[in-house]
Amino acid sequence: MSAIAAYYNDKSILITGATGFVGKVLMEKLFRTSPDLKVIYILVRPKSGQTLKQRVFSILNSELFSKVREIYPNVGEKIRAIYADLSKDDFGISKEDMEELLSCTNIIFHCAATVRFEDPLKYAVQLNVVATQKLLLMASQMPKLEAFIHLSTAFSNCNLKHIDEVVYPCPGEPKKIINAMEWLDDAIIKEITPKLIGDRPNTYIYSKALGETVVQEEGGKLNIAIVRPSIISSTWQEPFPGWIDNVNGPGELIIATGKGLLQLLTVGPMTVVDLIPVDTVANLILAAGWYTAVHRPKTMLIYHSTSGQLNPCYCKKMALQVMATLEKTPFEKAFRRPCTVFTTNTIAKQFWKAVSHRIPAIIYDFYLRLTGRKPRIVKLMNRTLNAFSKLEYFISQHWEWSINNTEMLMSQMSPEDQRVFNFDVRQLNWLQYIENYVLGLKKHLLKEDMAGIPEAKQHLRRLRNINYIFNTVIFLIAWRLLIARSQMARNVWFFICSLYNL
Ligand SMILES: CCCCCCCCCCCCCCCCCCCCCC(=O)SCCNC(=O)CCNC(=O)[C@H](O)C(C)(C)COP(=O)(O)OP(=O)(O)OC[C@H]1O[C@@H](n2cnc3c(N)ncnc32)[C@H](O)[C@@H]1OP(=O)(O)O
Ligand SMILES: NC(=O)C1=CN([C@@H]2O[C@H](COP(=O)(O)OP(=O)(O)OC[C@H]3O[C@@H](n4cnc5c(N)ncnc54)[C@H](OP(=O)(O)O)[C@@H]3O)[C@@H](O)[C@H]2O)C=CC1
Repeated sequence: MSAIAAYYNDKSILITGATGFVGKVLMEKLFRTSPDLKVIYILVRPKSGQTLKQRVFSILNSELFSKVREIYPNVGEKIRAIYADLSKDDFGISKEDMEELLSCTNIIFHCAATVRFEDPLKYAVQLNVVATQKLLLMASQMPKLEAFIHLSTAFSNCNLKHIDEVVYPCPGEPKKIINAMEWLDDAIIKEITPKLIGDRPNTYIYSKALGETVVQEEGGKLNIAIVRPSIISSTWQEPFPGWIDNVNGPGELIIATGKGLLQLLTVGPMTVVDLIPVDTVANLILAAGWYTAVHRPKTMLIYHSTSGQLNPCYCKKMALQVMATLEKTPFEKAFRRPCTVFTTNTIAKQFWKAVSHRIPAIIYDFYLRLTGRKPRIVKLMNRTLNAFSKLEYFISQHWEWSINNTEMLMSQMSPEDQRVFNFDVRQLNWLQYIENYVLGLKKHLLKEDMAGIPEAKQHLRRLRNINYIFNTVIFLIAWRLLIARSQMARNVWFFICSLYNL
């Protein structure tokens, strides 16, 4: 049997962020590989009108958990959902629940965070720094705790080009920043945010960097490791290829492309996009948890969960595969036919944004207004272009992450563990993966039925014909205006007519 799977059997595991993208995949894998684990405590808040129970129920009944339900129909009995809001003091956890957590927990996986790039700094610090600090304090009171795994991001030091497996000094001491966030006025915080975050691109990245410093400084005698994933994308293999349920990162761009909203990619052909499948991240987290608890390294280890060093995914190749998949299995009700212009030129970029994005959106909304419907495309287009401009930072540059600890961890695992908890991205076929990713977005996120593909293709054919007619009309109008105004254009026109005896 796998030593890692055996390690988690009989353990009480605390997961924060278990309702999130990574947390769900982590929990699913734990149940599948270590069905004899004692309990998984999850810290959950009620959300979107759902109680804790309803939230857990909908996760366990989702497609992601279909394999778990087969092998383990009573899986719900092993989950203990505890009310907690990490933005509150003491997380709002009841006294009894806190006592149980403190006395029973063996391992903590801290995945919860706010991942929105531009949350107000105060909120980002509250969630990604202060909550981490409080969780560390809780952990220090857990007599049975064997390991604490903190999830950060490979981009926490994206102000550097080569990133080692160390915690780098961050602008601003966490304690001072936390303090300042408590008493400064929101308007003043907003004003000083760009100065505070310095050369980091947004409040998310900055707060994750501060979070790492807190883990290092306040982890005390705890057995801690940090896992830093890069751009987390759909599942590669487990529980099945292509599972994804959120639009973060590339998902948003792929959907916008498939729906015909985005027709621009501002990358060079050899730009590497550092994708890492979510099941690979979960496997590395579980392996790191096992290693930290069993081998107790003397210093806190940082593991980079990245792909670029071992098996780079080139952006252009990825984009072409996205387009090829969209050709075979188009998304429904597209605004325009998917198509992509590659450019790294700033002027060309602005031109394409205006000509092939904003103007068609305005025209379409005008048409919606004329036909008595509510205009919506301009708003959607603005949102898409805004999201694109925020994500662009991460595809227009190149980073290198050292992976010594990750490779060391792999070498410490038995062949069976390497198979069950596979995080070796060298085995990944990007073209196949991207195809499954696009299909996964269509199926699991957009909830589009494969039976609707002929209709979607028909819709795209109609759009192509409309496009031809539109371009022809524009050309004829432009030519007519030119002939009316320019003698030279008139001469060319007469010359062409004489050639064909018109
Ligand atoms: C040739 C083919 C081409 C193929 C093309 C594909 C090729 C791909 C090439 C390679 C690609 C690589 C990509 C790199 C990605 C890098 C990721 C870096 C990872 C860094 C590592 C990390 O560790 S990162 C953790 C992940 N973290 C995120 O990745 C959050 C991002 N994201 C946000 O941070 C916020 O999203 C952001 C954007 C600020 C906006 O923020 P924002 O506040 O301006 O906008 P909101 O999102 O709030 O939405 C405002 C309003 O839009 C409404 N709305 C929302 N979605 C809507 C929808 N789909 N349709 C209609 N409406 C929608 C919403 O309901 C609101 O409506 P209302 O205003 O009425 O309420
Ligand atoms: N996705 C990515 O590309 C990357 C992510 N990471 C890191 O991985 C980790 C997980 O990210 P991911 O799963 O994608 O993020 P998600 O946004 O999908 O999940 C975030 C989780 O945190 C929980 N959470 C947020 N605020 C609170 C709160 N106030 N109280 C209780 N719980 C809260 C959410 O709960 P709720 O469901 O109630 O909102 C959710 O379970 C994060 O630490 C992130 O920084 C690192 C690199 C890349």
